[in-house]
Amino acid sequence: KIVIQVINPNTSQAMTETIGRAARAVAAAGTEIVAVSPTQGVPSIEGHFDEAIAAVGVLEQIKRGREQGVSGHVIACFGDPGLLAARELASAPVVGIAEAAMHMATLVATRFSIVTTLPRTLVIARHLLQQYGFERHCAALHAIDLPVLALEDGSGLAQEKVRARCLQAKREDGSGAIVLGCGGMATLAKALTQELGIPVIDGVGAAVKMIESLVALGLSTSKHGDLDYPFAKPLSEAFSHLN
Ligand SMILES: NC(=O)NC1=NC(=O)NC1=O
Repeated sequence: KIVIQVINPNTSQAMTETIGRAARAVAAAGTEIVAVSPTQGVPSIEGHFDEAIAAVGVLEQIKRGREQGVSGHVIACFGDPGLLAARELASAPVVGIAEAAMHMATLVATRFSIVTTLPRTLVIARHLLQQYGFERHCAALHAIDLPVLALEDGSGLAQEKVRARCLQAKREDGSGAIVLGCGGMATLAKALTQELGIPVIDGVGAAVKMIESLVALGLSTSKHGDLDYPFAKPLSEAFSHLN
């Protein structure tokens, strides 16, 4: 039995549920999805400041998951906040939804476009493209210019803007695939792929399948070198529970 901990790094329960649904929709029969989010932190992650705060909550959840013996962890925010720190702390595999979606896109298209939320988060996606080596695979990045939580306000406006942006990207970018740039967009990928006739990729599902693959291959986070466990040291009171 595989248990995958899917972490929504923001503290909005509605988005944790959306992310959990997207993960369960693709999980294999023998895979249990445990969707969690930090007890403290930011309600949405819309910049570098938010990411720094969210990363501590991600690490707390990683530690809890490791103690529970989960088979793998997904960081379900498009900035992949705390990814390498999480890999130091974890023994099981850790996959971020941005890297997962980008990897999958390169397997089905020579170039992909990204559709994300706020313009100010575009630089975070650009940094990830550089870090992961996918810059030359990404033809364009777009933002719907709505806050992250607009995806959970029930109006459908954000979802409509995502659809329109994907259609525009298909027409204008010369990309063969589109990556959805937010955990809160995860449940939109299947319908958009069918309606628009272009692979629209959700990173939550991609990450879940990558964890299943890593587990099946007996691959886990390497502890040889720079992803070894953190050095034990006296952490200040507020962080002592992370030891
Ligand atoms: N680019 C983004 O929208 N990042 C995100 N902020 C969140 O709170 N969740 C995301 O996926």
